[in-house]
This record gives sequence, structure tokens and C-alpha cells, in this order.
Amino acid sequence: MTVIEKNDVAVAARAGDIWKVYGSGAAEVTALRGVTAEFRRGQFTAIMGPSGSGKSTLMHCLAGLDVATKGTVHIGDTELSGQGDKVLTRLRRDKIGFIFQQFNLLPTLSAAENIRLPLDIAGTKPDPQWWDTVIDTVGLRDRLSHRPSQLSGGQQQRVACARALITRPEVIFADEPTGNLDSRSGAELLKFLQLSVREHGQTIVMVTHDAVAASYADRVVFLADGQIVSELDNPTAEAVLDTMKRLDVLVAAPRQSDENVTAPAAAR
Ligand SMILES: Nc1ncnc2c1ncn2[C@@H]1O[C@H](COP(=O)(O)OP(=O)(O)OP(=O)(O)O)[C@@H](O)[C@H]1O
Repeated sequence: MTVIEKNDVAVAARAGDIWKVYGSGAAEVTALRGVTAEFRRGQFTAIMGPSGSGKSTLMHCLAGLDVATKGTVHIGDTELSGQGDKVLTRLRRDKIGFIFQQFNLLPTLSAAENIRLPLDIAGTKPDPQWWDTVIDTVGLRDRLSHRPSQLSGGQQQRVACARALITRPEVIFADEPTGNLDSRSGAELLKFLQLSVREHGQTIVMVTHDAVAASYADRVVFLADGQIVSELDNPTAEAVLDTMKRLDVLVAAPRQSDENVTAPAAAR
């Protein structure tokens, strides 16, 4: 386990020159080609890029759901590479929150039980003050005894959001969290995410295809063909769309020099 230098403590998650190669031989796909990125504490980052550019792969490697072929991943001061399944499972439970497009709530549990689930699994109890803050942030106080099937899609995703927040994780990874929501519920959810970053110091990394969703973030990182090709701070939806248009042109053009982007032998 490597400890990051003290002056780096503001970094919640870090990818250091990570490569990801799937398959082998004719089926080999290099999904990430040397991605280096830092995700600072208290910052809301969106990851964007054309389909197949490696967004989900990057998020899965950062979150310990998949293992990079080469390179380093840190969550806080813990390096993921070389850790066994047990450590990774505990790290995901204690330090990472997840919000998925499909909500992933347990249908037989009430909203309150779903939110408490990560704490129950860890054998801990919610801090009453933080519980109240989370419930009020996502506006669920009058829905706590309802089961997921009795809630709208927007409310279900707010439950998922509260479940991710309740452990006060080092970082929350959100994969297309508004993908199954109408635009009003989506906007509400993005405001909750923004609030949890701005007012409660949480850290969020969100994969999205939606320029408007990305504009709620503090920063957007753009991937194309497995590499970070651009970044925007304080993005507007227009600036995000402009960058995406430029990336579409870049991706449509043949790669200039394949030897510069081919995985090194050690990554294979
Ligand atoms: N398990 C896998 N096995 C083989 N190839 C994979 C696997 N997962 C992803 N890939 C490939 O890796 C590349 C990056 O995929 P990834 O899902 O990360 O892209 P993405 O940017 O999230 O795409 P989308 O926006 O369409 O969800 C793609 O070419 C994809 O086909």
C-alpha cells in the first residue's frame, strides 16, 4: 500500500498513466491509453466523450470495479493496484459511493432501509445529524417508509443518491445518473449532487453523455479513443457541446501516429 505525499491530501481519486486492454489477439481492444487524472476533494467532475471512448472503463478502474492493465489508481491515500478482493470490497464499501443509471435499489426494502443499507452492511449506525442533512438535501423526508415501486423514477434516484452520500465516502461515482429521468427530475438530481459538493464537501465523478448535465459540474474531462484530450473548468452547456463537436471530428479522422498510442508491451 502506497501513501500519497502530504501535499496531495486534497486528491480524492487519482489515475496515474492507466492503460486498459481487453481481450487478446484479434479480439484485443485498448480501452484506455495512458490516462493520468486527479479528482480533487470537494469537486464535481464530469467525464464526457464519444461512445466507446473509455468513460465507463475509466470509472470502473477508478472505483475498483475493474483492474487497470497497467498504471496506478489511488482512492484517497490508498493505492488499489495489487490489492486483493477482500481489501477492494472493503474499500468500495467504506470509501466509495455509487449512483447508477438503473437506481439499483432493493425492491423489498423501504427508502430508509435502502439508504441505511451500506451502514448496515458495515455494521455501523448513521450519525443522526448527517442522516438529517442527507434526507433534507435530497428532499425525501415524507417518503422514507415507501418501497421503490411506490416512488417515481426521480424519487428512486434520490434514494440512490442518499444511499451514496450516507457513508460520507471519499468519492461518489455516478454513471449516467440522469439517463433514466425526465429533464425536470434530472435537473433536480443534478442540483442535489451540486449541493452535496458545494455545501457538504463531497466529491463526485460523473460519467455523462449530456452536455447540460455536465454543465452542473465544476470541471469536465473529455476522453477520446482512450485518452484525455481536453478539459473545461466551470463549463457551460454550450462550451461542452462545442468541445464534443470538435472531438467528433477528431475521432472521425484516422489516428495520426498509431505508434504513439499503442499500449506498451508491459500493458499487454
Ligand atoms: N468487457 C469488455 N471486453 C472487451 N471490450 C470492452 C469491454 N468493455 C469495454 N470494451 C471496449 O472498450 C472500449 C471503451 O468502452 P467503454 O464502455 O469504456 O466506453 P464508453 O465511453 O463508456 O462508451 P459509451 O458512451 O458507449 O457507454 C470500447 O471499444 C468497448 O467496446
